[in-house]
Amino acid sequence: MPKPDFSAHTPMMQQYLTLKVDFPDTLVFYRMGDFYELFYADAERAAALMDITLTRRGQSAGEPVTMCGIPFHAVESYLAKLIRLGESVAICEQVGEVTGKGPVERKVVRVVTPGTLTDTALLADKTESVLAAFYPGPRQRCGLAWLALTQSELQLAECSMDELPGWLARIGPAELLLPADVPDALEARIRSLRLTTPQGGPLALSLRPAWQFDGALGQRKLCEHLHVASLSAWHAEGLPQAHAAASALLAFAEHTQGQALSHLQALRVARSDAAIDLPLSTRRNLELVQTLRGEDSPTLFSLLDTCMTSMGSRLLKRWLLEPQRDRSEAHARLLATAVLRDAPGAGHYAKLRGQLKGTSDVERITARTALGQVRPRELVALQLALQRAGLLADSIDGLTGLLAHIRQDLQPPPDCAALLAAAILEEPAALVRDGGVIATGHDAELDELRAIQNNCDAFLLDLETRERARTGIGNLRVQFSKVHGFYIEVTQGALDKVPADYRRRQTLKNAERFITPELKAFEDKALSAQERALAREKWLYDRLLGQLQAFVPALSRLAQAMAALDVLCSFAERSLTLNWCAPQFVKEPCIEIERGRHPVVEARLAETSQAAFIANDTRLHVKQRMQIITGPNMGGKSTYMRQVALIVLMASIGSHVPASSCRLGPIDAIHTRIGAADDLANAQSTFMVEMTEAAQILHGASRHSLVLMDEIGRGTSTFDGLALASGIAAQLHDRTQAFTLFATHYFELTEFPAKHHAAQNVHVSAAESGGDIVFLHEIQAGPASRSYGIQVARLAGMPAPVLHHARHTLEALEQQASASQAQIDLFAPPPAAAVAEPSPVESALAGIDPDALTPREALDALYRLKNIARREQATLAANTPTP
Ligand SMILES: Nc1ncnc2c1ncn2[C@@H]1O[C@H](COP(=O)(O)OP(=O)(O)OP(=O)(O)O)[C@@H](O)[C@H]1O
Repeated sequence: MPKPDFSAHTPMMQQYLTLKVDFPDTLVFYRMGDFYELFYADAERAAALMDITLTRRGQSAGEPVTMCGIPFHAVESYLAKLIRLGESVAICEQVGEVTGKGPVERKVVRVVTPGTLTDTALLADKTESVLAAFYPGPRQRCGLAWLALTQSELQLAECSMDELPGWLARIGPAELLLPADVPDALEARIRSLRLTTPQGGPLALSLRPAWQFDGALGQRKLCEHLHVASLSAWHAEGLPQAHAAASALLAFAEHTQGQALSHLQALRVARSDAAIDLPLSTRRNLELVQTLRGEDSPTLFSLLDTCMTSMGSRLLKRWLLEPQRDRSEAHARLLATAVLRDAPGAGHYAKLRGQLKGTSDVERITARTALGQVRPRELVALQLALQRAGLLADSIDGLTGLLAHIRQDLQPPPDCAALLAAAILEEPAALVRDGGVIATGHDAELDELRAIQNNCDAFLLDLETRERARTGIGNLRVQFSKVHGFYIEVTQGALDKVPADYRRRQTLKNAERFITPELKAFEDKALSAQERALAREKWLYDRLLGQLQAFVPALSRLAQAMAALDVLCSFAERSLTLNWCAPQFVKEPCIEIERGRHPVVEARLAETSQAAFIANDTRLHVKQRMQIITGPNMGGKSTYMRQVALIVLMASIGSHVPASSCRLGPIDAIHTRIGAADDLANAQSTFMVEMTEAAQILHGASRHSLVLMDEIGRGTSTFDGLALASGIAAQLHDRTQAFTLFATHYFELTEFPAKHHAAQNVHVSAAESGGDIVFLHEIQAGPASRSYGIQVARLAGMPAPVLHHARHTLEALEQQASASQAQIDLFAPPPAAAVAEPSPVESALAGIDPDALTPREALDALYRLKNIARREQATLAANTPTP
């Protein structure tokens, strides 16, 4: 591509525009003195996003330059805001010396994008920032690769295009890389999913050069990172689409970090049949990590998360969003939780939580160490965390199972703590460039350089005494200023006593400042010692980071172990505090819950009122796999259905559950169709969304799935809605055979169980007292006797005339209905489509056995068939009336 011509611009703008060419979609922060400036379109976009003033200054290429700026010391807060909004920023610093000829040399030193954050100041404590890459391959297949830069694991998956939305929902990336040549329609489809990042911002889509999505290169790079010749140990060979995505992912991550990701040590192939399927709608409807209003609490996660460390909180979120079908991990967690909950003494969760409290984020510090970005104070925090890890390991000594594995990984790598203690001061400066980071005694040369600076004070005192004696000026002072260096200050009145070897350095209002040859020589030595000490510290720090690389794998394992122990202690704490029980996993398909509660609603009731949560039982098995739930609005139907789903999910991650007992068979998915908001942006009505989601469930669910259907069909006319609801119920019952909780206001559906043996009616109980309704929230067998809609409307404050009108209309409608008792059988199977008679050609064809014919007979048969067809056509033409 020809280079654009910027020669009409000023030299500085030429430099800016040349740099900007490489970052067309990225905001470029161009350093000028104490400010970062943005120009032209970048300035306009950033000014609007950050709410700062846009100005026009000077001229370049005959036009005023549109610009806006932010002070360099406040850059982190602006970056945080832009990243939350899904923007990327390239930070361009001055790297050259001021020569007076042309602009100072500048370079992009850091690219900050939503998916590649590693800076603690920009990252949410409890949420990973995931970078993902997507590669659309042939035959509607696609590859995905993703990682969090602060972790050591990269994941791969291949799926069909139809499964893509589900995978993206599961991965929850902050940024998605796509090949630049992705078809417009596909890009639009991904945008139309309107995925948000875990922080609630829009998912950032970044187009990368198509050649970077190279399967062979990706495979090679992965092998290099993992130091292996083949990916077979991870079952990750033969995934060309995923390898292509990984190739672009690694290239982008390295481009933004300015180096290879040396801490990447693990690979995982995520398979859709390994995890319990939690479609986006389920994650939303069950309010797992975000409420329907987009808030962080109250959610299942906010209730479960009493972790002491951010590492623990992040791991818990991962477990919650990726429950596994295989129960072995969940089972091991349950056993470990029981030990932590009930073991007396050292292994007790309360003591361990005391030791975990305040422990720094070893996982992120380790990743930043590997990326060479770690700050001195983080290393001190790491050192303290290693001591804690040792204590924790001792506290769970002698335990078995998962806790024994955790103990093993918690052992601090030998020599690492010693190295840190020897190398870093106890309270180092925040940045290496300021000095004051490396410990005394770690390096003789640094100690010597520092000694020169430390002797400074003694030397200056001595010089002052000598000069006072020599000149007879009693108030003469020898001092140092950062700007003017060393000087001897003499007040106005004593200037006549100044000796001839004093050279004037600076004139103040009441005094003069001088330098002498002796002081100048000392200044040179001291200043150069300071500079050399700083350079030495920087070098020693880099060497330390190099030495720490060897410990990175062990530190990553230690971080994981600490996080896992933290989550298990949280499980134990929640279980005791909230009176939860351990679920039991069984082989036969069933969901059996005794005295189950909705954990979040129960906690909210406990906080806000005296009312106790009413526990309910659930019994679903092969012969009774569907419940038709009726009852008044506000009766507790949705709460009951959600509590079953939440209990199933909590059990599947190895948490105790809010029930007095729980037996759970295999589960492969949790599907929900609950409520719907208009999706106007995608031109989808409430009803369309409802039907789309229901269709997805009918296609996706299996006999091991749990399906919640809340008031399906209410988005259209009563008859249409009822007809569709009964059709959907029949399909779920007869074909899908999933465990289904089906809440409805269509009373007609209470007839369903009479003809469908595995369905039963249940209802939420309510009673009437003096014209008012009292909700009992108890699930009872049988259909609801009536709906109480008007009573609920009265509770909601509906004006009396409206209620009066409604009662009147209701009576009339009920009379009308009983007068025309001719009921339609909603559940009778549809009549079979009429089977057409075979045509004469078809009948003749049916009589031919091609394998038994000679070539001559075959030719005769062909002529015969043509004749029959011609006759048939002639008859048809004769019987068709002419228009
Ligand atoms: N088992 C229970 N124990 C105590 N309170 C409950 C129980 N179930 C529900 N509630 C309370 O009743 C409220 C309404 O419950 P829910 O939304 O489940 O009713 P619903 O039957 O689904 O209503 P609608 O048909 O209008 O959607 C809840 O917010 C909760 O405060």
